Amino acid sequence: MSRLFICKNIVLEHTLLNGAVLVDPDGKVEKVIEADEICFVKNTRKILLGNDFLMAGIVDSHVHINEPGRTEWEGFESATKAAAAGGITTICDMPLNSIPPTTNVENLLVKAHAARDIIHVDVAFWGGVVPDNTDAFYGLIKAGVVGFKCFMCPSGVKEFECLNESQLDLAMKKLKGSNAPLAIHAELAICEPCTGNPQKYETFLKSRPEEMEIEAVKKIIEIGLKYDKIMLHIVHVSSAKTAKLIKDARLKGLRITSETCHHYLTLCSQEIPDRATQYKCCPPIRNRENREDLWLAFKEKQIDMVVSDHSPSTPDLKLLSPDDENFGDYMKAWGGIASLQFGLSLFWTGAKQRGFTFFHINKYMSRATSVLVGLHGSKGRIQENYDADFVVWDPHAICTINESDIYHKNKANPYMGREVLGKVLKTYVRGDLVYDSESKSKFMKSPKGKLLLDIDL
Ligand SMILES: NC(=O)NC(NC(N)=O)C(=O)[O-]
Ligand SMILES: [Zn+2]
Ligand SMILES: [Zn+2]
Repeated sequence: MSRLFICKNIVLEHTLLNGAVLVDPDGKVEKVIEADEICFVKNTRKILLGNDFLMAGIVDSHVHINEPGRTEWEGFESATKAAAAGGITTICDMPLNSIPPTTNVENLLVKAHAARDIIHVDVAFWGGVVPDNTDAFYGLIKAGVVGFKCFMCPSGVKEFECLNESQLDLAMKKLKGSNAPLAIHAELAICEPCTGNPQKYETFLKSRPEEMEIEAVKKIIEIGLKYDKIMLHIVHVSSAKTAKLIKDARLKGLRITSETCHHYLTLCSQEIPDRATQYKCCPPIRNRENREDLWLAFKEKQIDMVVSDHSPSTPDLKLLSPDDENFGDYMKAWGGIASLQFGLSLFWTGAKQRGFTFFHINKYMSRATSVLVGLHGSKGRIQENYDADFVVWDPHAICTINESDIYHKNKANPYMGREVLGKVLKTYVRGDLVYDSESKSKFMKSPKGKLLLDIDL
């Protein structure tokens, strides 16, 4: 049966519409209509959303789900529940921290089988580039990965090795013209390991200066300019200086995009306490001035999108327990921040106070990310023939992030107790309700998410 989502605040690309979205029985948007046309629409199930805001579901293109192999770190069920509770209707799983990593089709199939019946939102997959797996690229592309991820420095897990300059060059040579983007963790280990008290954030920050990111991006640009039609993407840009470099490279004709993350836009080094390793990520969160420059970089079109880089681990690896001999050691703790469920509120809280609008949320968190991962023909906007993936939210509600509402498998995060703007009320995937903040069970018994792959399982 068709469904009619009636709402006074439908967030379209540039307008806020008082009207309705007609969704066909297959879960595609059939038509977006004005309020005065609603009376002519017959034989539909009406969903009345009143003054709530209806927006395209968020597409988070950078999520570490870690299943199989490290499912205790997160997993498909908990990650997709957290996503649904955060208004995220598509997540793109990174190729690492799972065992096996997604470095060939066989490993992708293992992951797909693990995910198949337990996902509450749609899941797409990045392939991984490690030394000597270029022969796997063609099969992975055919199987439907959204692109490839590689590291220029140690990834944090031994089974996902980083690339040296010639291996990076070879990966670009192999991927040019494939229409598969190469997403790169851009940090070059050019500095001496830092001495100092490892329980102080400054010690960790000094050990990974922005020069590591800047020099890596310069190297990427230098190699990339050799290959026509290579599509490059710099993940989790932490420095505003890097963002400018990337924009300048684009002006030279290189197809290169960039993302930053909620933690770089929300947090700053001056506010990070000693021994608070829930704040540790690589590259590190930098100072307040850089944070404000990152926000300005969006206005300068130097950063294209914002993602979570949700990268949790178990509490013991984050060295969060005072009983641990390495308690609060920033140099030894796992690098990765958990924020998947809070992204919409984190971004909106910072964006609203800096003059950004609802349209920027849709632009940076859904449309730009859907273009990066090649889903811009079906996801990321409310438009005819697109999947009816929606988030219904109240952008005026003030909420406090607390443990009881968190669906991540591991609750540690740098946002606990933080007051944020915006509350997700309902999330829909292809017109089907997948999360309801007001229902007792919150999630549907039969998960509605789909694997976005081109393989028959
Ligand atoms: N293995 C990881 O999950 N690494 C991630 N860790 C971070 N960002 O601290 C990343 O994206 O590099
Ligand atoms: Zn990374
Ligand atoms: Zn990551």
